Amino acid sequence: MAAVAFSTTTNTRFPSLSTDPLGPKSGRSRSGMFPRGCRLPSRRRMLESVLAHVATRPDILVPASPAPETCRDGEGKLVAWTSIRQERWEGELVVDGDIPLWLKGTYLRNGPGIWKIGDHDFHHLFDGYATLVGLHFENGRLTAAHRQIESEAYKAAVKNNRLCYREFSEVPKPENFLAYVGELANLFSGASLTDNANTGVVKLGDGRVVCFTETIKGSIQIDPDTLETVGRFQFEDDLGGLIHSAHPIVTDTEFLTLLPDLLRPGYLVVRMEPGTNQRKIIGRVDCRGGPMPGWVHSFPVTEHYVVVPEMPLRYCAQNLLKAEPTPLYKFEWHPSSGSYMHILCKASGKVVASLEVPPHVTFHFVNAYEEQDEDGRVVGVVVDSCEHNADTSILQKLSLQNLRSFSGVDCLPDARVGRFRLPLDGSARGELKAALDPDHHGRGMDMCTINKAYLGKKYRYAYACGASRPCNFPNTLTKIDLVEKTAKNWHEEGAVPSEPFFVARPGAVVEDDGVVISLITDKNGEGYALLLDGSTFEEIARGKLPYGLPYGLHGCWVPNTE
Ligand SMILES: CC(=O)/C=C/C=C(C)/C=C/C1=C(C)CCCC1(C)C
Ligand SMILES: CC(/C=C/C=O)=C\C=C\C=O
Ligand SMILES: [Fe+2]
Repeated sequence: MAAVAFSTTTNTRFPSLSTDPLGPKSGRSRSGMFPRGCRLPSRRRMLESVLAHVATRPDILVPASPAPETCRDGEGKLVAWTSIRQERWEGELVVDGDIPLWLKGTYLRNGPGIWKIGDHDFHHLFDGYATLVGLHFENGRLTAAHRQIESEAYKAAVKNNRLCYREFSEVPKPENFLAYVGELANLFSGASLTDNANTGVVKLGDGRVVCFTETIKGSIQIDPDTLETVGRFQFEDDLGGLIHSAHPIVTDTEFLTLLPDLLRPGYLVVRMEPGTNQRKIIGRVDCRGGPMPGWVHSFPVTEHYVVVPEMPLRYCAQNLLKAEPTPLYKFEWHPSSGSYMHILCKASGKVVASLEVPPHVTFHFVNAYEEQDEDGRVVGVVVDSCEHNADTSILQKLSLQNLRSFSGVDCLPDARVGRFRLPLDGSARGELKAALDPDHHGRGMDMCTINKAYLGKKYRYAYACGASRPCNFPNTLTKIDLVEKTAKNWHEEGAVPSEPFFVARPGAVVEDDGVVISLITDKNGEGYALLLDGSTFEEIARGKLPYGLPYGLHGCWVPNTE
């Protein structure tokens, strides 16, 4: 692979995060990291002088201390689980291979990137302050950038050098009993909840780009060209609530999400039109089991239905109040409460079926579709998920201590493509089986994407992270063929790849005609952007980053409009 050419000019410190973090003397143009239609320099000039802009905050951007047993065999190998070294960077990457000329646009990826504040190391992967990464493809060239999202939680942490809001597993330490009582009151009002939008990023139908997490206040609009934080995305309706699914379903025509109702256990299914900030209720699903709704990190849709999953892994009032992380964080496992799939008609808002299904643990649904009989009547719904064999231990396996302490002994719990078959003939139960032999993907399965044109429709291919054992985290990029029930795996020893994101070739008529983008940290802690062919799953190009980036979660594609 070609050696990277990059240069970094370090602005060692910048005074304030409020406007331009580089400060007035940075000389940096505010025209954007990926100016639309910009003329990039010749390839030769690019090699000679690669653009690079950096900013560091040495007070917080120091590597989190790795677990002791992990320091021995190689510096840098834990970069995926180590706080990002500087607050922002941008530059052109030297590419080895050929980027297709049709690939024009920006891949954005969001995820936790800083897991340390003051001298406090965060506990869980999901706690980290959001870092946005952008890869801009144009004329066969690749420009990259990353930048912190300026949530109130992040800014307060920087300002006060301590945790100020409740994160996924972290709770600010109250100074005294009075402060503790105040903190609890703030929990109920939502004031103490984080707005650290570190889970995903989506392009709404109207072009606005918004980062999300599971708290509603953690919906933050960003500028896809500069990665700059525009401000909080305010829902302008009276639905209230504090939490929603981290993964809204977003198309050019709608935005759908679920609002769990913790007081009267159930879920509101809501829809927002492009160009508005107003969610409207489509319908409501009442829970069938347990004291609280099941966790809905994501949910699936078909052409006519929203499927509302009710997992036995449920929100837990007591755990929400606790200051110390519990084994299942804010959740509790209630196997006897049952697991259900509720099917709600998008047009009428009515629940047309509510089926009991086997217990399952799922963060991410892959896709869903309707099945018809020979007369075209819908007779059932198929739902595919990344399913962790109903084993909640995956949640603890994503603690930073675990991620940083891999000693060569396999410890990633098994997962599969869990296929639910939900008959619409009045049956009380649905089934759940592996869609293919999980050994084909090393019994690891998460972080899935599909060709978006097949959302809610019968489809054949899914891209995800699988496992090459032994490992403690999914470490392969895997293309699943759900018809042939086979998988193709990309793996590089010691590498940690992030979600393989599929981008279809404009005008493609074949489902897997496109490329797959992933950001990788390799065994030496270096990083690169990888492009695989969506069909053959062979590498077609890679662009080396100046340094490995922390692991990231979900991404989206913003096509060039010019
Ligand atoms: C990163 C990711 O995938 C999930 C993040 C989830 C978060 C930040 C959840 C936060 C929560 C609270 C801070 C309190 C209320 C419950 C819950 C939504 C779990
Ligand atoms: C990274 C992950 C699970 C990996 C397990 O195999 C889950 C991420 C969830 C949030 O987006
Ligand atoms: Fe997710």
